[in-house]
Amino acid sequence: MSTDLSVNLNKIALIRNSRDTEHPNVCEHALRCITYGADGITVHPRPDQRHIRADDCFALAKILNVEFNIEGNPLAAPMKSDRKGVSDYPGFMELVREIKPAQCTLVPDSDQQLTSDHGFDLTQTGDQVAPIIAELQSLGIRVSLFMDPDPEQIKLAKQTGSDRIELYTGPYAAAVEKNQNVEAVFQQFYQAAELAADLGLGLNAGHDLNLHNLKKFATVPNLLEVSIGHFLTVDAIDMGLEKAIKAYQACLGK
Ligand SMILES: CC(=O)[C@@H](O)[C@H](O)COP(=O)(O)O
Ligand SMILES: NCC(=O)COP(=O)(O)O
Repeated sequence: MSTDLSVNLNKIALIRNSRDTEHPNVCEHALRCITYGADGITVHPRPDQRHIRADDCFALAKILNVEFNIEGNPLAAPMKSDRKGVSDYPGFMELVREIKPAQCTLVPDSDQQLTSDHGFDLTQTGDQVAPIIAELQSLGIRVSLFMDPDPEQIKLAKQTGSDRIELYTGPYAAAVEKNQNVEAVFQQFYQAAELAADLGLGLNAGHDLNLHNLKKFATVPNLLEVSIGHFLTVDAIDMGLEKAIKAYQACLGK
C-alpha cells in the first residue's frame, strides 16, 4: 500500500492575497503540482478567507482530476468578505454540500486560530459531529476527523462513523525539530496508527510534515494519505516545485 501525497495550497493563496491580482494563480499551481506528481490537492478555507477563498474551492473543483480534500470546521458559519471582488465565505457545510469533494477533513479550529493546533475532543462534540458525518457521507463524501494520537479519542472517532482520521502531526514535528523525545512521541503516533487499523479507520496525517520528519513518520502502518503545504511550499521556493514534490514523494518511497 502506498501513501498518497495531497498538496495543501493554503500558502499559495496567502501569497496571492497579498496583492489584488491573480499571481500566483491557485488553479495553475494546483495543475503544476499534479503534473509533478501530487496524488491529491488539499485546501483549508477559513471563514476570514485569509488564504484559500470559497471562490478558489469552486474553481479547483472544476479542474482537478485528482482527489480534492477540503478541510475545515463543520460549524464554521458564513462570513462577509472584506475584499472587493471576493465572494463571501458561505459556511463550511454550505460550501461542501455544493462542491461534494472526494474527502472532507473536519478540523475543530475556531475562526481566529492562527493555524490548526489540536484534534477533536469527541467527549464534548461527538454527538454534534456524528450527524454531520452521516450527511457528508450521504452526499458521497469520504470523511476524515482531525485527531490527536489519543487512544480514547480515536475509539470515539470510530463511534462517530467517520471513514478515516487524520493524525495531527504538529507535536511529532516539534519533537523532531527540537530533537527531544522523538522516539517516545513517534511511538504515540505509531500506536495510534495501529489502533486506527484495528478499528477499521483509514489513516491520514498532516501538519508541519517536512523533508526532515516525513520519512520516519511514513513508517507508521496503513498510512493512506499525508497532506502537506507549509513546508512543501517553503521547499519549493528553495529548490523549485517539481524537485520539492519529487523529494516528498521520495520520502514516501515513491
Ligand atoms: C489541518 C491542518 O493541520 C492544516 O491542514 C491546516 O490547513 C493548516 O492551516 P493553515 O495553512 O491556515 O496554517
Ligand atoms: N492537514 C494538513 C495539511 O493539509 C497541511 O498542513 P501543513 O503542511 O501546511 O502544516
